[in-house]
Amino acid sequence: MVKSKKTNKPQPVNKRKLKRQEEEKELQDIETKSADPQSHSNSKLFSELPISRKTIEGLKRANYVELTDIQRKAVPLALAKRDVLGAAKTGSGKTLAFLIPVLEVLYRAKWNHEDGLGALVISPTRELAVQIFEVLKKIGKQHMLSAGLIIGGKDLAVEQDRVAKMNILVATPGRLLQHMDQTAGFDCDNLQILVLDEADRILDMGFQKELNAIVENLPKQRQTLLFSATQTKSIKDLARLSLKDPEYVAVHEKADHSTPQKLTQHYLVCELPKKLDILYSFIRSHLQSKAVVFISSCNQTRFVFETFCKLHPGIPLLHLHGKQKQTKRVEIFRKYCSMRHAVLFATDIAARGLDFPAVDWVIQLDCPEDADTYIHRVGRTARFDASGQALLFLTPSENEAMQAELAKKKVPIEEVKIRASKQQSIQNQLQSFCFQDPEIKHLGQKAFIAYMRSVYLQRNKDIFKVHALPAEEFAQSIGLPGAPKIKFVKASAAKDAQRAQAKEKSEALNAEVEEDEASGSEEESEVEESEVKQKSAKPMSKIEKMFQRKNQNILSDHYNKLIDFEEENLLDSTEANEDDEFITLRRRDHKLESDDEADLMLPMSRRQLKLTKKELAKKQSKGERIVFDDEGKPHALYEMQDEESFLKDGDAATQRQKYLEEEADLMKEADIEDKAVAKEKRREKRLAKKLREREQSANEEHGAVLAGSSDEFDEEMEEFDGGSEEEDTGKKREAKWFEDDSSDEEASAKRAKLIEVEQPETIADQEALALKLLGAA
Ligand SMILES: Nc1ncnc2c1ncn2[C@@H]1O[C@H](COP(=O)(O)OP(=O)(O)OP(=O)(O)O)[C@@H](O)[C@H]1O
Repeated sequence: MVKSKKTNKPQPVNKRKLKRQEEEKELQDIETKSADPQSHSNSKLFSELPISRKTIEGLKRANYVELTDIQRKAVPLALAKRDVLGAAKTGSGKTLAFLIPVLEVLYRAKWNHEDGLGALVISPTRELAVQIFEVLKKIGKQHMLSAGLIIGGKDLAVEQDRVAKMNILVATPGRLLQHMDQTAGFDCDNLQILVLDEADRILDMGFQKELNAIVENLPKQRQTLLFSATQTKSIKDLARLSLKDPEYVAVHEKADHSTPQKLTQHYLVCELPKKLDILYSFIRSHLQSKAVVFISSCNQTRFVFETFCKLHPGIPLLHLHGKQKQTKRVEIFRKYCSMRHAVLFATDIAARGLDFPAVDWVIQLDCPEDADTYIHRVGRTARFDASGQALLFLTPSENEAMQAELAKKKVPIEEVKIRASKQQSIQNQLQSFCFQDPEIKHLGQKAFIAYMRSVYLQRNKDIFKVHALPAEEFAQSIGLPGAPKIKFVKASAAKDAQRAQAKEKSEALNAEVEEDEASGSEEESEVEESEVKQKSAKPMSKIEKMFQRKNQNILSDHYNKLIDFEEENLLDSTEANEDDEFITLRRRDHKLESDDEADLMLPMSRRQLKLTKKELAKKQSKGERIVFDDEGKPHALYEMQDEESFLKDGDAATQRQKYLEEEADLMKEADIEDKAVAKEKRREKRLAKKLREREQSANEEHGAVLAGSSDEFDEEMEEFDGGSEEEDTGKKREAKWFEDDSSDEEASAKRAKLIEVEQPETIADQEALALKLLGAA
């Protein structure tokens, strides 16, 4: 029999217990170490910080090993539970500077799902919130914490189910407030840490009401972190947020420049009507780049995007603005991130915080409202370790004052000039788009108004002088037959002290474009003026103005267009309001007067208003014949005749039949006339179209040669005529735009040749022309 031997194996250890003990030890260790921020202020690596292994592991997996300056200074203070005001240049790594403390504060408090909401990160825009959330997911993977993103644009009810169970929330202010108001069980009483990213933007006027309401719902005993590239130290703001003796961390405060070191910045002074030509020429000569173009309003952004797409510049184009639906915005954001070469036309919705990888160029087609906005916009390039270039367009009237603003903020920027010979004019093409497509023309009109309005509404009148703008030339440059008339409406003289105080801010420009539908011509437009009475200091949104009108049916057609558009997007027209769901909130609160409701019952779609003649005839009541007596009183026909004379013309049935036949004959005659007129109109249209096509094909052929020449220039990298000729000689070869004059002459000779070519009539002519062109190129 074999005796069973006693094995010398070690006793099974309670692994869980051991792990718990280890964690406990680690916790105590980091708790004591983090109480002394000074001892970690020189840490170079994340692994040297008093933070959990889980966070270090998350950072390592996301390839974050060394701390950036702002992280080195801010993280130890935040880990010591101090309130922090952090300011550092764009792209310097502020996101991690607040996300690491968020994870650590909850980890050290042994937070779990039953404890509810422990940390709240507020971002001014949805895109930025999405981005912060993605970073949080990456570095927080090892932790047992739940995190949610609430940014609106999705079904509130779906979010409501989950939001109450989250430990960390990344949110935009409007949607957060909506949950605070409407979600049962959403409780912030336990909140440990509040973060405001792009704090200055959240704290500014546009978000004030929402933020006050949010802060009222939060416990006073909490840690607060505020981060931005352009920080506020306003005592009022800090008091509002109940910051306790905050630490001000500004790593680049003493730096010579407020923008990243590897960012090269230029500005060019150009007349407003030349802007689009220069922008298009720029894009054509940078087909191997990734660029963001900032434009001041949604309507302009849409117009530039739509028309440039039609011009096929040879590089993918995208556009991002506040009137797009949420899903679309996120889709575009992701798409642009993944592209190597593309141009993104965007409003200031994309100016802050967004971390688009590898952007080469930031172009500011419209002047930013101030130097801070400039800094945020250019910060989309030259992020972290990368280099980048920025180009600011200034009109002559903006030039001096804007430069002074930038100098005050330590922005190193130099002037460049673009050789006129390198510019490609797109005015003819834009005119032809507007002529052929009423939608484009309408968009052009809205873009024109949006631009003038945005300039008018700017606070800094030293920079923005609307009366100095060449309105007529600008309208023509974007393809419009003439400048829509715009009326500037000042708030009526102050009726009370409050109004008087707000007066300066409350000037609003209201301009309405009315298509002259009545004339039947789609080519000509007429612009109506309308006055809006201001009720508040803030400029009113289109929807608010519309709701306040009593006589909506006067301009019903125009307003119907607005309703169609606004309802689709539920968003406001002003850029300040484009970002978020506050607008939906405002609509929710909006009380309609009963007569306004009645007005809104008017047919809403243009199609409904455009009934055909036949349909109108059907809808109208059938005519009734009446006879007037000696006193001028109306009577039915039969009342005026005795039976005998009535029956002379036959019995009632025969007479009715005869009457109907006579009316039918009259209708037929009218119909023949109508058809003849319509036929004539069609013929005229066909003729006009033919002429247009001929003109266009001539233009296209011309354009093809120009495009070819600009392609040849694409091999070079330098674009600007930055200094004197002598300075330039040692540099790389000048860019395509700035080829020497001999090449200009060659190009213009090619163009001249092309213009001499006769219009092709037959296929043989076309072949001959193609051969000529090939020879010319
Ligand atoms: N420690 C680090 N090591 C390597 N890369 C980092 C580090 N910290 C941040 N980054 C990277 O630097 C880029 C910019 O970071 P982040 O978006 O946090 O900048 P920011 O200061 O918030 O910019 P903005 O002011 O524009 O919002 C990101 O791509 C990020 O991944």
